[in-house]
Amino acid sequence: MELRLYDTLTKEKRVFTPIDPSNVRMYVCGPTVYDFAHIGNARPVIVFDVLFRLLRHIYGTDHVTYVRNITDVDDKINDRAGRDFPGLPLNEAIRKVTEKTAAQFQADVAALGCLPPTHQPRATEFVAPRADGKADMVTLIRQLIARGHAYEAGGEVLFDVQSMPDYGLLSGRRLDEQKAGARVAVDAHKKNPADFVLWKLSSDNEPGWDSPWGRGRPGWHIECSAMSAAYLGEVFDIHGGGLDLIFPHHENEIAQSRCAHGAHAMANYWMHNGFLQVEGEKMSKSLGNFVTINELLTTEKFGGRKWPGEVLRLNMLRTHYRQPIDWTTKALEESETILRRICGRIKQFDYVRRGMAAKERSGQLNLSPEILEALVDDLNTPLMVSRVGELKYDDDFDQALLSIGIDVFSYARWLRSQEQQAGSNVDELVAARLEARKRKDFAESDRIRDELAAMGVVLKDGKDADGKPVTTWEIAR
Ligand SMILES: Nc1ncnc2c1ncn2[C@@H]1O[C@H](COP(=O)(O)OP(=O)(O)OP(=O)(O)O)[C@@H](O)[C@H]1O
Ligand SMILES: [Zn+2]
Repeated sequence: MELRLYDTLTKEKRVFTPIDPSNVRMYVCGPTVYDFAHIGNARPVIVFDVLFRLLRHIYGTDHVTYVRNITDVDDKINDRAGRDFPGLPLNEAIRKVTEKTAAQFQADVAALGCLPPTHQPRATEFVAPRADGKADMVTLIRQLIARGHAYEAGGEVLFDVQSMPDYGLLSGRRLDEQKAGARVAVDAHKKNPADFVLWKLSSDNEPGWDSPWGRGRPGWHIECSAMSAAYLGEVFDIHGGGLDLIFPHHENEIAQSRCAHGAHAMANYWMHNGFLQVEGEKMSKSLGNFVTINELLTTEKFGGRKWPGEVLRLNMLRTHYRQPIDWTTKALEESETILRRICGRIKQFDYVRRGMAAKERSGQLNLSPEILEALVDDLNTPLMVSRVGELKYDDDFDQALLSIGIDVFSYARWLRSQEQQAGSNVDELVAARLEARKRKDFAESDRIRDELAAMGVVLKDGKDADGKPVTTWEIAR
């Protein structure tokens, strides 16, 4: 079965052919660590985790290299450090902010079922030339100047967009059109208003590194060009991120990497996820319409209750990654109902098989063709999830959900802990009611049914294959 991916650069779904099937290489832009991540920020992390899992399934677990960076140098970080730790020297304050935020990010995305990427480089470690010879920002900028693609002016090093004839291909914003629009403020020292910063000088109270152009710090775009080259080489397979990164961030990454390396491409497939929205608007820090991953998991801020990671993840994947998602309580409740239904089936597993399934889960997944077929079609997770409901065997849906990073057993444990917290064990009550019915003690069986109904549990009586009475249950919504 062929994997097909939508490529923003060529604007078509194309068959994925890796440069080297024994080492498939993917880079995704990671967080700027100055604040808690909101659930919108989680979307690219989850989407590309699904792709990482699929690539590992197709090419083998050890044949995929996934790099997601951490941006720990940024003026937003400096501002936050000054505000949160006014008594500390700036560098120390910055370290506190970035370490705390990065650790929180890792914990949040792990709770959403995301695997750690193969490498998670921090930008600050790739500014100056490295002892191990891996790519770094200062060397890249020197190469750009040497090849005539960058110049020094006004205390900055700038990329010269006119030196690259096909600048603007990814976003479709060609230079001639931009000039006609002329909306970009013209800085007097720039040759062209679209020229962007590779390096800028730092004042004494700003973080800085020594460089041929004085003590300064890198622009945002050059970070990703350096870190991707450091781990994936000059040309690699897939580059991903949110839609908002197409311009200027990815456009400028392409310009820097191609021009510094003299290469025809930076990555062969460019993938972008759509926005997570609230009432039709992008969830973002600047608009203030956000809820953090941590708040969803641990507080009752959204919809008056906590949400387990599996429900958040399933909800994200019930919409195709390129479409917008409206983040609502109603959609979360629907996602939870789907998971509960599946767990209702798990409750009928015999425990020996469950143990076996757990063992198989550590190895290569055994995916049914209809599940794989949906996933390889540009990650059609909504279709895939609808097909999970039609699978026959418990192991099949366990494996299917695991392929998109949802562990039903972990969710079942969460459900159970919720039930226990509520001081009840629904299963035991259901079994006691069945016993009462067998004894024809209908007063008792009705009493138990009412007790369960008061807890929001709806019972469904039926017969199993041998004609014996069985009762399944779900939480009413
Ligand atoms: N609402 C959203 N929906 C989907 N992806 C998003 C959303 N907001 C941010 N992202 C993605 O999250 C990643 C991190 O982005 P970035 O660090 O720029 O976020 P941010 O600065 O918190 O954004 P904002 O200020 O808009 O909230 C990027 O890949 C970006 O595309
Ligand atoms: Zn980037």
